[in-house]
Amino acid sequence: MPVPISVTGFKNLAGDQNVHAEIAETASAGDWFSKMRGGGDVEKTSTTATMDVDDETATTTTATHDENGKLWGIAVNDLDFSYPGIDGAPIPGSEPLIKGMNLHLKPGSCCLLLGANGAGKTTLLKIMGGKHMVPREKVLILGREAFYDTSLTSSGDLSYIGGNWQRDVAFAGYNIPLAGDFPASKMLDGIKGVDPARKKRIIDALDVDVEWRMHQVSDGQRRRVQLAWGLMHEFKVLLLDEITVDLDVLGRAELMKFLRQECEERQCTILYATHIFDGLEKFASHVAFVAGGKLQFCKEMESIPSLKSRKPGALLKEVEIWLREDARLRPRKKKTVRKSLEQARNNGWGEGRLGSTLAKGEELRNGISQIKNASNAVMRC
Ligand SMILES: Nc1ncnc2c1ncn2[C@@H]1O[C@H](COP(=O)(O)OP(=O)(O)OP(=O)(O)O)[C@@H](O)[C@H]1O
Repeated sequence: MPVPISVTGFKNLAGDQNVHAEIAETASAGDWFSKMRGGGDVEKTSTTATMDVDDETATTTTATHDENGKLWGIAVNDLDFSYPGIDGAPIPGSEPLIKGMNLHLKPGSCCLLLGANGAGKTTLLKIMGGKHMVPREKVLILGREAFYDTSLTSSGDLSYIGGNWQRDVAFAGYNIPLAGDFPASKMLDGIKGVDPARKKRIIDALDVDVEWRMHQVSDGQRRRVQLAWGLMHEFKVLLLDEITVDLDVLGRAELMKFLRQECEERQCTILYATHIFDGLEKFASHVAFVAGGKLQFCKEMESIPSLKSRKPGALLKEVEIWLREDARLRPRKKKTVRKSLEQARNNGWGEGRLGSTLAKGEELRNGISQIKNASNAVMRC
C-alpha cells in the first residue's frame, strides 16, 4: 500500500538543512516529494484528497467513477503531455512537461491549483478545457472526453475562463485587448437560455455596469465583463486560470463568495490556478500542488495543519514554503554552449510548404533555404 503524503512532514522538513542537502543531491524532478518522505509512492498517493488510500476503496474507484459509483467532476488518468515542435511531433530528446499525472476531483470540490511559474498549470487547465488533444480517457470531465466531446463546452457544462480577453488583429499586432464600440450588455444579452435571476446575481456580484462601452473600459472592468460572460451558464465544471489578476479587493472577494456558493449549492467542480492568495483560505476545499511535471499532492484544506483554521494569510505562508522546497529540489539545467545560427524555421511568411521551408545547418549556410530572404523568417540558434 502506498505511503500517504504528509504535508505536515514536508513543512517540518523545511527547516532541516541536512535532509535537504542530501535530497537535493539525489532527487530528480519527478520524485523529490517521495524522496523527502522516505521513498513513498507519490503517483498513487497523489489522489488521496478524493480517494481513500485503503485497499478496499482503491479497488472500487475507476477512471470515470469514485468509490461511491459517482462520476468524477474532473478525472486526469496517468496523463503525459509534451508541446509539439513545428512538425507536430514532440521535440526529440525533450522531457514531457506533464508526466504520469493523476488528479481526481468530486463534484462540490473547490480546488486551488498551485505551483511555480512554468510548472504546467495553464497547460493542464487547457487540456482539461479540451484545447489540446490527448488520448481518450486520459482526461475526463463529468465522465466525458475533454477534447473529443465538444458538447461539454457547447452545452455550458464546462466553462474555461483564462488569460486576458484578447485576440490577434492583422496589421495591429498580437494580444490586442478585446474591445469594440458597443456596450457590455451587448455581450451579456447575447448569451441565450440564461436564467434572468442568475444573470442579475452575477452582474451584481461582479458590479458590472451594462452601459460600459467595451472600447473605453479599464482592464479590471473588461475582466469583470469577461467573468460575467463566462459564468452566465449554469456550468458543472469551471476551470479558472488566474482570473482575479485585474480585480480590486472587493471584486475579488465578491467573486470568490459567488463561486463558493455555486460549489455548495449546485455541487459544481471548480479548479482554480492562481498566485494571488488573499482571501482564498475561505474559498478552497482542496489544494493541489504541481511540480516537476507531476501532481505532488491534492489535499483537503482541513488535512493540512497550518491551513485547517483557515486563518487569513495562512495560505500565502504555506505555499511559500512549498515553492521554496520546489526551487531547492528542482534539478539545475546544465549550461549549454550556444552554437552559431544553424537552423531557420518558417513562421508562415516564407513561401512554399513546410518541408521546403525548413533549412538546417549546411543548407542554410549555403543559402539553399527558400525562407532565407523572407522578411519575417524565424531564426533559431
Ligand atoms: N504553446 C507552447 N509551446 C511550447 N511550450 C509551451 C507552450 N505554452 C507553454 N509552454 C511551456 O510549458 C511550460 C508550462 O507553461 P504553463 O503556462 O502551463 O505554466 P504555468 O504553470 O501556468 O506557469 P505560470 O504560473 O507562469 O502561469 C513552460 O515552460 C512554457 O514555456
